[in-house]
Amino acid sequence: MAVAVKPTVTDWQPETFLKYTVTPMDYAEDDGNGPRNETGGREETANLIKALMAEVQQLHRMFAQAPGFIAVLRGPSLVYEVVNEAYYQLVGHRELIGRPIQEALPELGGQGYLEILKNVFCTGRPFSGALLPVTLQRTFDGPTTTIYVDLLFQPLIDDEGNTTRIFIQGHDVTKQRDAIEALNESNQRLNFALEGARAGIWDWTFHDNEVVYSKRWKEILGYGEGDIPNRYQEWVRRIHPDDRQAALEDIQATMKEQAPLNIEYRLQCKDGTYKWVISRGVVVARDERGRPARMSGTMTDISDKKKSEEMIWQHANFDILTGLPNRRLFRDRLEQEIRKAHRTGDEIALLFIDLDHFKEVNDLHGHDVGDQLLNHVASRLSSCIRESDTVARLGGDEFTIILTELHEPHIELMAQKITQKLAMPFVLNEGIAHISASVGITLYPADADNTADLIRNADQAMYAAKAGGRNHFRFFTKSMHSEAQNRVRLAQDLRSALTSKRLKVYFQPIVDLSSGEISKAEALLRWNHDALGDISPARFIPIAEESGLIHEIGDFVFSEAVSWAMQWSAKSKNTFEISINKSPIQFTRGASIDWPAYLAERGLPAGCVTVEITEGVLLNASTQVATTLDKYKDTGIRVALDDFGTGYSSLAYLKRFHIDCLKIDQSFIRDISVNESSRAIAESIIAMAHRLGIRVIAEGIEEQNQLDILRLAGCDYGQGFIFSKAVPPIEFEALLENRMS
Ligand SMILES: Nc1nc2c(ncn2[C@@H]2O[C@H](COP(=O)(O)OP(=O)(O)OP(=O)(O)O)[C@@H](O)[C@H]2O)c(=O)[nH]1
Repeated sequence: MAVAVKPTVTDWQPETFLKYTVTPMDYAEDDGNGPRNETGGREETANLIKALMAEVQQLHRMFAQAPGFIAVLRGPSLVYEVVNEAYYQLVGHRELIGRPIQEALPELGGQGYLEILKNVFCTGRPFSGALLPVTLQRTFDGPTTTIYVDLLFQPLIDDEGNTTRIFIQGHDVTKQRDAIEALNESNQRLNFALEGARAGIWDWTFHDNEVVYSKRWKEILGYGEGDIPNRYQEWVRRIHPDDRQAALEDIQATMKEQAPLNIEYRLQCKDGTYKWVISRGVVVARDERGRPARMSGTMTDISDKKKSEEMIWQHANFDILTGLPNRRLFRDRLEQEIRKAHRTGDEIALLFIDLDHFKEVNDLHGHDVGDQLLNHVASRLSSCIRESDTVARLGGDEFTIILTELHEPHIELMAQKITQKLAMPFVLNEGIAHISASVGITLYPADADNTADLIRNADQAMYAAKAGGRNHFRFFTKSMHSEAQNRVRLAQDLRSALTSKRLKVYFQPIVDLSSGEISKAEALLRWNHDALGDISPARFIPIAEESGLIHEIGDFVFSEAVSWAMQWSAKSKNTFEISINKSPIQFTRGASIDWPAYLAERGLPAGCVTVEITEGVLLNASTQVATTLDKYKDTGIRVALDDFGTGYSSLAYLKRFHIDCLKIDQSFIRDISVNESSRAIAESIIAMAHRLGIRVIAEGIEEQNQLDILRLAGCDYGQGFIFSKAVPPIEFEALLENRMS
């Protein structure tokens, strides 16, 4: 049976498929298929129609729901004949069917598509394009939007070979295009960043061990584009042997732990030198079993960064002057050696070396010569040790040596060698210099088992070597520690004694030997300790100097002495002169009382004060010392040189510093009556001083025959127990009053 399918609407559209009426053809309209059976084949026909309808419906759904957009344009005027839902969505409205494209979508004008469609229609040649921009006005009077499409214009040709329609099919790819755009932008940024960081790129596929190295990667190492084959081994063989294992282990870890690779190591350049680089990378692909298949990353030249790091490290750990490890590195090394010795059961010796009277070298020859000497000392010390030992400079003229793997005679020999070597003359640019050193030694684990205690012990042993006369070495003993603790305790007690007025100024008369009268006095400090009783100045003054208390103590003595001098001058109606000791350290800081200004303020003549200094002050005379002494001289404060005859006894100083008075050291006076040479020395000092116009005081006169000899020699003044010991001011005043009465 023939079936006629007649559209009920003129324009054929998919959604009208269902509206098609299917009617059995009139019998009169024979279909020419021959006779029909009893039922007239009607059942069969109905089934066929049903199947057909189902198929048509199926096709309709496929057409309507197709994800891509589809349209058919009919005839040369390109009239919309059929479009699917996706097409409506694409253009934004539904007024299309039966309208020419340029009327339905006027915004397409000027975009070239109408021309292309016409061309397809005329030529019968299809057109396709990807990622094509189309600007559409999707809502009436709304703004235009540009979307991107992949599309195909396919001509539909009739039996005569004429194009009757154009089939349009395509996809909105705006999202993909945006993604690609974003990716491109991000790639561009990455490229800028890599370019800026001057980074090289590498890409390594594991199955064939091929590594693609970028041009920049090769450039960093000084190679041209074609110089390095794309092989993994090309990288590995260029890694510095010391860094290779660590680098390969890091790569293994990255593969296993899935953490990014980040390694700093050295790579060999084309010219054979090594360059510090940093390689960063990640596993970018894995196989179906999760094993790493590919790794990519960058490589950056960090030589400059490494150089600055190295410089910073050098500065932090090495002494600039001598190039030896500094205090910080020394401590690190000592800690390391202690740990090692703890494991192996070995002994360590720590030597603390301090140059003797190094300050004099600076003061006499200048800081540059001092520096040269320190450098020579550093070389000599370094030449004494083995490679496993460490010499360090802690600062100033202090050095340390860590001796490892040792036995005791070795330490003694080493200490001897050091003191002997340092005592040998140093040939400097400016001439020959001599120096000696005091060395303190302590042992691990016998004396201490930690860094801080070892350093403290060695320092205390060195202190003992200094106190024992310098230029030798001393091993640490437990008693040194208690001695040091005592010193610390005494310094604390001294401070509180000063504030609680337990320190007293006593006065010892200085007698005019020709008249026998008390002509002046020396102010002497006395300390009666709560628990320890009287403590000698010889014991506590060095402690005051070490702790810096000497300045406050000096000021206290000066102001006490001056107030008594005022009192006694007033009583005697004559300027009463008091000698006040000033230690070398008191000259080094300007914070103490300005003597001339103080006297002027109180209206006292400067002549009532004599400053007593030791030769040490003059020997190390800095400009500060010279200026102070010159100022004293100018304002009338007299200068007496204490302990004369025991030190350098330099006549040049006597002249340069306009010394008014010499005090012959009591060691000569003590045996002046029994020892010819002591007597000769005393007599010569007196004669020589007088020729220079300098007065002489003999200290420590205890016996009459000593006094007689001194009188005979023409000594001007005498001081000692024969006249009086140092007494409190009230007692001294009584002595003075006796004299006056
Ligand atoms: N030339 C030079 N001198 C320095 C340097 N650092 C510190 N000094 C000086 O080294 C001297 C160290 O003096 P001390 O160790 O206190 O005293 P000393 O004169 O050696 O006396 P003793 O140690 O008691 O024998 C001080 O005068 C410092 O100013 C340096 O880098 N170069």
